[in-house]
Amino acid sequence: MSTPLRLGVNIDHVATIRNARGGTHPDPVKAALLSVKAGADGITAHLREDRRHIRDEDIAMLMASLDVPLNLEMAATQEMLEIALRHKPHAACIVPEKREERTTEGGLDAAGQFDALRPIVSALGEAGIRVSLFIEADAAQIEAAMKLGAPVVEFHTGAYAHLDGSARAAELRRIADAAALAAKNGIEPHAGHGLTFDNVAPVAAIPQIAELNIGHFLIGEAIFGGLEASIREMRRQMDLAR
Ligand SMILES: CC(=O)[C@@H](O)[C@H](O)COP(=O)(O)O
Ligand SMILES: NCC(=O)COP(=O)(O)O
Repeated sequence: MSTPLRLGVNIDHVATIRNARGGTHPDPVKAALLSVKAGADGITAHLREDRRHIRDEDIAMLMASLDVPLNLEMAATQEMLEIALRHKPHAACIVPEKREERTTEGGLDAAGQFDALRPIVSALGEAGIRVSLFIEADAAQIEAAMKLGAPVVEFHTGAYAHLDGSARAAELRRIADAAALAAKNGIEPHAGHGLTFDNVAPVAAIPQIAELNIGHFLIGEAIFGGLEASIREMRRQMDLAR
């Protein structure tokens, strides 16, 4: 049986466009509110260490304005931990960050960075923030998430999105197996990165996956059809796949 599937809309790239010229337009908070109106169940925002898109004041405004859960994506650093503890978003998703990368290139090495992650995951959890780990669909990473006590993992779908043919099918199987393993062990599986109208359905069809976080494509597509229409169409495709 499938669990209900939520859509978290990532509004980072509204801020990317805003920051291209400085100033305040387009406003990511306005985009977040419109996303909710169009059917988003939650909003995701990644406060990168280099502040290339979302800025500190955006997080404060999102916290003040939203009546749906905010999922704050953050690197596992002391600075980001302090910001998360100050704002207390509904959820914090710990992601790997490399300053020079164009986008998030892979999952967090929760197994390799276990000792560094432990105090951060504990502090977030003790503050009532739902911790998620953005990981590859890999049994060793799920085991590390279990040992860390993370209630949620988000599987990185970037490789799936960029592959095709049998390689894509194999990556999809890996994600499906990992979702089943996580759920069997009491961890709620989410997925995201690089999802589009063309590739979302097979991921949405994985019965244990409870949430998809989608951003870049939705914001890009909004140029052609508007943000509400792009979100409604994504929701429709997700619902059809379930
Ligand atoms: C972790 C993740 O997948 C998103 O936060 C994504 O990384 C946002 O876009 P950029 O990678 O372009 O910052
Ligand atoms: N965690 C994935 C996410 O929030 C959105 O990734 P993308 O759709 O912008 O690639």
